[in-house]
Amino acid sequence: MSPFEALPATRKSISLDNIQGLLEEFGVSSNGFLPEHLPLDILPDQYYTPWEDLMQSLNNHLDAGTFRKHADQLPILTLHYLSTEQEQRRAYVILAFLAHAYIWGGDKVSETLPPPITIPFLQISHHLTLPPVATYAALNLWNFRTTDPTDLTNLSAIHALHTLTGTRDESWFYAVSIAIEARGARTIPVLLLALRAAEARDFPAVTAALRVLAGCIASLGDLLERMDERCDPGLFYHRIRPFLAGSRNMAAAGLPRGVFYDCGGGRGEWWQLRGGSNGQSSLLQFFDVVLGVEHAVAGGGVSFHQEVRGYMPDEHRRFLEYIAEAFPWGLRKVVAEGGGDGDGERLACREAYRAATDALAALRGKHLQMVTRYIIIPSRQPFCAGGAVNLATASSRVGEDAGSQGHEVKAGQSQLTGTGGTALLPFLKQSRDETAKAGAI
Ligand code: HEM
Repeated sequence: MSPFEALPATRKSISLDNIQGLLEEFGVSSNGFLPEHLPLDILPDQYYTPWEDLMQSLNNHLDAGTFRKHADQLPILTLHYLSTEQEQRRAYVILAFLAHAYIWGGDKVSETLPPPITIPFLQISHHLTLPPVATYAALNLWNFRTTDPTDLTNLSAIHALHTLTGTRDESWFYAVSIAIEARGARTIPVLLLALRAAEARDFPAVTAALRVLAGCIASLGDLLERMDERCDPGLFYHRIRPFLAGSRNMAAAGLPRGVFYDCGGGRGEWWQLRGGSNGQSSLLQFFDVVLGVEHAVAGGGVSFHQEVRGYMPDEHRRFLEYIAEAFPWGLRKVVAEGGGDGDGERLACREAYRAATDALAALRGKHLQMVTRYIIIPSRQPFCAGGAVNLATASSRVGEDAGSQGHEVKAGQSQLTGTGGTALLPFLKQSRDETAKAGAI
């Protein structure tokens, strides 16, 4: 089943004149795509103690090889005692972690998720309009705490509430994304104002916003480069990444049909889903939409960027759709057509637009280098630091993946793929080059 099938096609017409209202309507907080308030670190109703207890001992059970036994013994809990959206999100986070721990946390992969995880996970996922898998929302957006709540860009203060490996490396991996989201949040209202200014052909205002964006993107690159401070590439590749794998194109890892979500009583369904990936972040897609960066799909079908919108929180997916539909080429359309009061204003705007797209392409270039350090190089090196789970080879070198973007990987070929099942280097290079191309106007 595709996650898109579960998504309602609601769309409201909202005026850009009320930017605050627009942001509220689409669940974009003052922290951007992060929630306004810190995620809950425990469900308040004691009814959920069995889940919370298992989460507390998750890393120990995984290390000892006893996790599945304990998960099988969980009672099947209802969602009736979750009274706020924050609590529902925490339930989703818990069940996503339990699901991935169950599937990947053993000597062999488990093809089946047991009813105590399946039943509430399908229900909460349906309620939140998210696929039942460890999405970016489960791993990052709703899974952090900080000792500096006034500044979510303070990377050193951020910690993941939960990790699958119990390592500070995994916590840091998530924390970098949190800080990036928080830093990028500042540009969201600025860019919405720029879209409005573009409609009015107010070139100086658009230029100013594009300069803010270029500066912001540069600082996102600085944050990205801090990944190396506390996240070891070998540990990431061999221990963290295997846990984040999805159930799609995972035949080589032991999931030829995906994962069976067992509802008990002989009922259940097979799901094939992408794994957790920062590619599901709404922030970079928002920049793409505003700048009018196009990500092509070879041979028709749905692009990676379109598809992973089905893995984003519903409101954020609708936000991207709304902006993309209301402004089909984003700022690019107006920048390309020109027509300001004077050539000077028009040229300055074009220059600022090029600088912003160059900055975004450069960020994608830095990301590519990071993928080389964290995936390509460690994939060629043995890992000697212990750890019970090592399905990395199986889950990242698959022989029958049809990657997104038309990067077909033929059966029998060995090809590195992303956790989402993409043929990753050609895809990431194409994404970078498409960004640079948008600036060539
Ligand atoms: C160790 C660090 C990282 C590694 C190894 C990594 C790896 C990958 C891989 C393999 C993909 C391909 C798609 C997929 O598999 O789902 C991808 C895509 C992507 N990643 Fe990362 N990533 C890292 C950190 C980050 C961070 C911190 C961000 C920022 C939020 C980020 C943003 C993206 C985006 C936006 C895409 C989609 C492709 C694009 O729009 O250009 N990644 N990443």
